[in-house]
Amino acid sequence: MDLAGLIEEITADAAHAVDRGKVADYIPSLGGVDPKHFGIAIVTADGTVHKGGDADVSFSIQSVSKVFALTLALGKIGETLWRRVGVEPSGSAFNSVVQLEAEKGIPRNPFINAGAIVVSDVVLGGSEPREAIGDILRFVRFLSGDESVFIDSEVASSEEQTGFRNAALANYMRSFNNMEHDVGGALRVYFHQCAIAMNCTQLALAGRFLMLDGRHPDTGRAVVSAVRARRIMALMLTCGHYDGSGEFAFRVGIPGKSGVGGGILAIVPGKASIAVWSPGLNKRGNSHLGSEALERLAAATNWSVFTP
Ligand SMILES: NC(=O)CC[C@H](N)C(=O)O
Repeated sequence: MDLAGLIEEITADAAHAVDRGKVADYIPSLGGVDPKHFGIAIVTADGTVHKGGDADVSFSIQSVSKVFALTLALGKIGETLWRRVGVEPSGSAFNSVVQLEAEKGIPRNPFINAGAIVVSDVVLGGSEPREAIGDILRFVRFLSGDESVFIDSEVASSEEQTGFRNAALANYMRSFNNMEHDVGGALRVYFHQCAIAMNCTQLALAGRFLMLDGRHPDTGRAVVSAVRARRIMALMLTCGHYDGSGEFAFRVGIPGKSGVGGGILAIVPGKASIAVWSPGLNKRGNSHLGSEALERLAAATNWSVFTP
């Protein structure tokens, strides 16, 4: 298969796309990102990296970070996490508050904001926010093998100043006793993990452990057990694109996690870890051109979790 040629075609077509979606501007410092960007990086199981477009331009990974934070939280408290967060698709917007009342402060899944804030509370544990933020950053650097991954503090403080809805979710869950530590501290952890800046190459490298059944490609040692890696990907497939998860599974057929910065991390088990980035979003807050690129890539390569 000519992956390089395919990437070239997809990148060239993305450059001419007229409908690019809308850049998220509810976090003020994301609003100024140029919608013309498009990047893609694919790491195959043999470790080869294929890149196209702006694959080496950093962007705010936002909710893609929820995959890494979930992995860390499961490492900390194991399966007991599922007493506090569900594993069902929400069918609602990523920042929705409605289900929390009827469902007694237990968020549907760890990839909507409410669920990710519970995960942040777990990662925070009894420590200082600064230490928990450092743990997440170190983990992502370890997974990507790249020490230059950083947290964009301007994005973090921009969201900290405007993230009233996330603060509401956190405080509402606190009222149901589903936040165990300082709410302000957990939110600080959440906003900083969302503000991690990476490029497509680094992000695709960071996803390798999922492609490899939980093993770190450099050491062969388990980052997580195979069962856990599979479960994380099951959640990506069913919940990774919020109320657009069904459509993404239908059109693309591989587990993916999106973020409002326009990034998507998608994993083809045993075959590839893929990162795409284009800042314009569709109605559900998922990268418009990024989703299209993955649909095209999956069709052309026959990559799908349903391929026998
Ligand atoms: N979907 C997203 O990427 C949302 C993350 C963003 N930091 C928020 O909480 O609103």
